[in-house]
Amino acid sequence: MTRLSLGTRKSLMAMTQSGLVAEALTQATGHDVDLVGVTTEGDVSKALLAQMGGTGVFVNGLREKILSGEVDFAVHSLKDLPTAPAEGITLVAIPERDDPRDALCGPGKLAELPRGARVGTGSPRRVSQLRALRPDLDVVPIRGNADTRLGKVTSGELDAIVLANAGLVRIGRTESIGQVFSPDEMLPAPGQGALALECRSDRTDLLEILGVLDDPATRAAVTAERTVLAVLEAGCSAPVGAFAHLEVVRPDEGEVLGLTAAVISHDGTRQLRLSASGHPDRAEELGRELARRLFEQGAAQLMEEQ
Ligand SMILES: NCc1[nH]cc(CCC(=O)O)c1CC(=O)O
Repeated sequence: MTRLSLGTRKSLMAMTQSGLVAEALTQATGHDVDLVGVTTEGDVSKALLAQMGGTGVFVNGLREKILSGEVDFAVHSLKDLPTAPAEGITLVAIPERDDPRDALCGPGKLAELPRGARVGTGSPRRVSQLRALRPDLDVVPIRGNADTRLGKVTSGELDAIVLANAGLVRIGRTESIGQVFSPDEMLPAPGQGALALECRSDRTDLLEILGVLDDPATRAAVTAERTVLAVLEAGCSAPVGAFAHLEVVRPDEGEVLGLTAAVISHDGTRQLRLSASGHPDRAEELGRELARRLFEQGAAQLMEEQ
């Protein structure tokens, strides 16, 4: 059996996600996996992180270690992975997705928060949808890892915050959840809840081994979601949500891939929300088609208004 090295950031969320994938891989293939802690520029320099507008620095740091051969592969939150492919790197597996929904962390449900309550989130997608649901709220921008953010609720600085349910489950912080939003209430980010394994494109041995963790249904869903994002040329800083899953629309037809995407104005007063469905093998076309319809109906103007 080969020993594989898995490069990971050292944050609780990253270590947990990498550990889960390592276990699943050993279970499925018998290969042992060593976690190798990597410090990326994003971990060292807050200034750089702000300047680069988010998580790209973490992803790039791990990709450098893969390309140099220092580690065999890396695990990312798919949501944080830019839609543009990286030279020499293959997205070798997308395991079965965990819960894609957003969660409100606080004393209760959103509807129970007092008028003008302070709710923290750094994501424009969540800001816009929170404002659509509760225009009276004071939405406060926040940064930092999940525990730092949750600390602001515990301390009373904020009444509630919004985080991805999957992340909260992974790090064992479900006791702080007051409500999990349905995709109708808050459309998730493209790829939310899914993990992504990357390795060097020329390592055919790894493509075969790591490929066993790929879940075709999840890959189809997130491909549709991420194609919407790519065609809209939006990044993690755009008020864009997209969610796809396999569903039975008509009992005589078997499963189809249903996709919903939305662009929401910053103040939450206007939104474009469209759905489509198609064959899972045509996930990319489905995403393209929905993005085209969103553009037709004024998505570009909605995204520009900040
Ligand atoms: N941008 C940070 C990030 N990247 C992935 C997750 C959560 C886990 C996931 O979506 O798989 C989070 C935190 C959050 O949005 O609450």
